Amino acid sequence: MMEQYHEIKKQYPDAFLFYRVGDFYELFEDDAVKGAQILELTLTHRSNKAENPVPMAGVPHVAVQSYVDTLVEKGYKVALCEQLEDPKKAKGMVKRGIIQLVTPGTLMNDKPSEAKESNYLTSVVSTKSCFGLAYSDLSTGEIYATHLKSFAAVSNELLSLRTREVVFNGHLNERDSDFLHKANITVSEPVELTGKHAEISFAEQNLTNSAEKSAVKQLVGYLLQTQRRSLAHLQAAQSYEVSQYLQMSHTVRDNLELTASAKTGKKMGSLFWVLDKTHTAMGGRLLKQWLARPLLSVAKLGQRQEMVQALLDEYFTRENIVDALKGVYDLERLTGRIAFGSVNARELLQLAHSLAAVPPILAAMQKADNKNLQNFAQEIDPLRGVAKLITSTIVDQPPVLTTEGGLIKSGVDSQLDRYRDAMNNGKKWLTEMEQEERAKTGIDNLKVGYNKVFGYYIQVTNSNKNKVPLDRYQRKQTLTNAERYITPELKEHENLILEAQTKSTDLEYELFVKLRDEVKKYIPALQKLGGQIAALDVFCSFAQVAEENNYCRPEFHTDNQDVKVVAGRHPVVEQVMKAGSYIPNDVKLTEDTDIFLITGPNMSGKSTYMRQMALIAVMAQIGSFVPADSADLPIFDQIFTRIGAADDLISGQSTFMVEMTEANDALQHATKRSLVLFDEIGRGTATYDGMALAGAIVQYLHDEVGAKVLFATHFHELTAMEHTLSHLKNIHVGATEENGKLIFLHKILPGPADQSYGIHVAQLAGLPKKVLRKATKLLKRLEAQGSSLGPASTQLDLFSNEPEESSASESELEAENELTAKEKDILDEISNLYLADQTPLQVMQLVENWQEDLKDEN
Ligand SMILES: Nc1ncnc2c1ncn2[C@@H]1O[C@H](COP(=O)(O)OP(=O)(O)OP(=O)(O)O)[C@@H](O)[C@H]1O
Repeated sequence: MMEQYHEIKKQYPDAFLFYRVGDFYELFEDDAVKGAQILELTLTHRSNKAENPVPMAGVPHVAVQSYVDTLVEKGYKVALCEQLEDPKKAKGMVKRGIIQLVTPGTLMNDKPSEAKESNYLTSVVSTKSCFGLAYSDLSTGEIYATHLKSFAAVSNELLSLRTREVVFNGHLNERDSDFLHKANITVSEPVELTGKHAEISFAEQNLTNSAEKSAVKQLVGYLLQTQRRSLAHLQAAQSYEVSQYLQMSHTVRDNLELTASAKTGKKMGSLFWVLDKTHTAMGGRLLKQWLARPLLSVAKLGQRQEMVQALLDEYFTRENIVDALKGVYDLERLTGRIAFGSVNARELLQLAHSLAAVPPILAAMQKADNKNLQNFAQEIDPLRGVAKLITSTIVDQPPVLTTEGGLIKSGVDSQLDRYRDAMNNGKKWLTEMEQEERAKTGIDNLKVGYNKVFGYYIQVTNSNKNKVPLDRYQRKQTLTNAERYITPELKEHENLILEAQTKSTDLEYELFVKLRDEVKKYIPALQKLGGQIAALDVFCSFAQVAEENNYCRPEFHTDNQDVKVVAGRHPVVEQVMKAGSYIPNDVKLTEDTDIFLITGPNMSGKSTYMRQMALIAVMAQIGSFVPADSADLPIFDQIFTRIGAADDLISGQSTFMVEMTEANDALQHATKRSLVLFDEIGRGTATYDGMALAGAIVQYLHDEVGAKVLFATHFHELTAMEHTLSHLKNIHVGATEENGKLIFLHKILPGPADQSYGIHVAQLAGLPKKVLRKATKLLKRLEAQGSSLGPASTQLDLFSNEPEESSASESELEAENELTAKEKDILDEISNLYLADQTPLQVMQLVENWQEDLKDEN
């Protein structure tokens, strides 16, 4: 057996080999040692007595899926090796072979929590002139292909797709392979395929670019080789170019928290969280895809908006559609399972039920007084025939197993009905025989029973044993309190019944497979329907979100890049705040204003304002309505951000390096049609370097790029640039001080901020009073010097020679926090007072004295 094991293992050196032995899958040797540790299995040894016992660990075959999932989710591959013949019938060694290689990119998780996630396998080929890239979600069969100029662009696409595995044909240099490793992307070698494969020619049929073709060929080849099963659901690859969509790097997507919160990595707190009111997993996945690729085409956006508008206007239509959508299962993934041949009768019924939900959806759309809805309905084929075929064949509550009968309705097949009759007649004969025998023998509790070992038997309790007619009955088994017998007649009928039973389950399975194959013919139609339902689901979701949150339909113009948002809100922040407490703000970036230089205290809402603009742009360009009273927008081609201080752990760069890399990306690639958000650029380094860089970057964006820029800064000195840069405007977020306390207005106002209130914010955060006092003093001295732009040596002096004394009048903060000598004395007295020595009256007297003293103080 170990010889056979090694022979197979040799072909899959980089995978855990799950080797089927009886009811277990066994891991051997290194796989066992490593697997036992990861999966928390008991490590045992084979041939323990030998000099070198073989390490071994096993999992029961019924529970194998969860072990495979765990390994693959951790980035490993698993080769499932099955017994290919019945061990009882095998001569010599049982034949075994790999039936499937499960890899991170081909894992199909059925967990409900992952229903709205796509798992992409990506294939990259490096050609002389470019990189071809193709990716597919195996569970749905969709394939996309593109070509890219640089490996940086490839990396960005891999990260944006959140791909877990890439099949790569070229040689990776150390940096790139390090990058993939850190990004937790498994790199797999392409497989060599011989001969022609229909799946490949079908998948590449619409492509013209040769790099894309090669990438698709490599992708499908890898799928065929690893899956070793029918992939009839693979679709023709769709070619795309990243420049057809609003481009954002993966860091921009992460920064803007489009699909996951930056803090938690979870959906909650992301834009997807706000927008996703979809009722089907397909709808959820499609919405994510739209968020990943916002559109540039005003015409296409117009079509999406029309649908959202229609569903917003027609409340009852929408309600009816939504009600029906709730009964629709994951058509796309069901279709995948039909292709694999792994679909069971229950799932076919799910398909039929989903299809049954379509006619009510169409009826609702057709009834609505709206052309867009009616036209959309007209394009949908509800595939009534498929639903009928399934429901007329499969019983209402079929078992999960497809091999043990009980699946097919009666009346479907006359042969099956005959077998069933035979079984029923046989059973009827048995009851009659029981009655007859009771009468004949006078044994009232005589019973006919069945077990797998002896088949049908007659059971008589010990007390009646003497009445048994031993001339006809043959004893078969003795129990403690009864005897079991058979008769030739009984055996004859048993044969008839059992034969009918086996034949009927075999026939049922045959009929089931026939049905499955028949449904398989509709895979393309089912996929199309799935896509239409998914889109409708997203439109309903957009309409609902727009209605609940008072969004407006944005308008687009292409003749200029002016931005006019009236009373805009941040879609996520406003959700987590009390209703009505979010302060709306306008964004007006017209022809003579490209850059807003935003100042204002920390915590006042600068970042929120900037993100709000970017999110409104993204929402608009996926076809959603936006959180504003009105929005007149250009089409943005790219969004760049430099927000927050998150280190880019994947590329292992320092905070400041990341800051500069992101800034550089914008400076190099932004166009007049781009949106750039820079939050506190330059703060990651020494003040002067930072300020100088920030100033130069603003100027470059102004003079050379001409993009629409929101630039938030704490360097007040930069506000002077308004005098020299004609397309730059200062704005600030308002704040006021009341009784020494800072009040945030969250309102965007023209002009620069007059004060920065940094120390006030620190006070809000509860920093030690000593720190706050010191900071206040330092600030006063800096301000007294006129400008913080003095030579660095002065500043050093300032810090080193700072005197320790403090006076009550130095600042408001200090006045608030400093105790007078008298107050200190009183406190001392209180702490030293030994209460046991005092009568209550004496204590009252003391308190009265203190009160008098304090009054004198004030
Ligand atoms: N328009 C608004 N209406 C109501 N609350 C707001 C508004 N904008 C921001 N806030 C609140 O203020 C908080 C701080 O906002 P934000 O992070 O944008 O401040 P900031 O000025 O960028 O601060 P820092 O300079 O420290 O980064 C937000 O989390 C939110 O709770």
